[in-house]
Amino acid sequence: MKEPVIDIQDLTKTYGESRAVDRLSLTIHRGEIFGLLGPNGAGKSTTILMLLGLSEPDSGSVKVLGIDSTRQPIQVKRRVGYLPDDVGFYEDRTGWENLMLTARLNRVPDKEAAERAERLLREVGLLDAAHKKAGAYSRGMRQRLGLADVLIKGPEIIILDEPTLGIDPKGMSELLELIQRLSREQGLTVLLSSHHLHQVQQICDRVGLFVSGRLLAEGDVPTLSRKLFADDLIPVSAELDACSPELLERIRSIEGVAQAGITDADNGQGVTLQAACTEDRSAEIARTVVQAGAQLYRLERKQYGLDEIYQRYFAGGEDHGQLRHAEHTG
Ligand SMILES: Nc1ncnc2c1ncn2[C@@H]1O[C@H](COP(=O)(O)OP(=O)(O)OP(=O)(O)O)[C@@H](O)[C@H]1O
Repeated sequence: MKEPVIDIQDLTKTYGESRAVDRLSLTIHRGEIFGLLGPNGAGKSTTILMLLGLSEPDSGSVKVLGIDSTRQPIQVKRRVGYLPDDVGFYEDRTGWENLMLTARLNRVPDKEAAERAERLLREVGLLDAAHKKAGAYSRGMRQRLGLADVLIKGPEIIILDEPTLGIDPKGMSELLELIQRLSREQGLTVLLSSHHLHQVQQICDRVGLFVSGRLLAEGDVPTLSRKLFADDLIPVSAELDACSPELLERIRSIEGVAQAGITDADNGQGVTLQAACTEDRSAEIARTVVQAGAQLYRLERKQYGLDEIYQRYFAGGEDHGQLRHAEHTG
């Protein structure tokens, strides 16, 4: 059964005239990897600070593991690990020493702390650099040490603010794979904030899209794209050997096909049929082509992904009216 471990209801936070977080409601379940996605200034960090009890909401409630973060922040802090975007270490101490210090601060007995530190350094791939000073670590190594540092107190939830910032693509995917593996193996709940949709998409079970303090939509990527592009026509393209005017007319008369046209195929062999449908009519189009005796080489229905979601809602291409519509109907 799904167990809610983060429960946010109608949360609002205002700084002066501007609403950093606007009536946010969100539930995250145990073991889930949830991505908070949004451009700079969307309200992701403010939400995280309220989750940790480090910032007080104007209204609404935020509970972590059933504990009210605003009223009992220390209890929340004991069970939640937080990795800020730029984690601070004692630069003149080694990775190992930094981990042991954090363990001590969290009252982990020394013997157990040493076992955990060794296991975690191995897991994050830093065992060989364990006795090197943190000041000499690269950005990627610091992030991996940060992850070990967050995990050493044995949290049930980890919150990572832009964990991949400043890391090269290879380091980035390694870190994300590591987060995913640790979550799966240990049943950890992970809340990850980022504006890098692609990376987050790799590992998140669900994502929430933040724009201007509001959660515009949430769900897994296919569900989101269905919701967000519900009003769009679905493009279907097909390659065939030839398309007579009669066949084109028959395709146009299929219910749900709004437009259809043909062009010469890019490879110079046959033609490309482009159709725009109000609902998925790809099977019907394929049947019509085959029944007319034409050769069907390929047929593809376009699936909208995070790229399109980004272009439309984050890159400021269009206004968000349609999204609001999707929210209400979806
Ligand atoms: N301490 C503060 N005082 C005044 N305004 C603030 C403060 N913290 C955040 N804000 C404002 O609240 C809004 C949300 O900021 P927030 O840092 O939560 O966004 P974010 O999504 O985390 O952005 P980023 O990806 O850049 O970290 C912004 O308009 C920001 O300027």
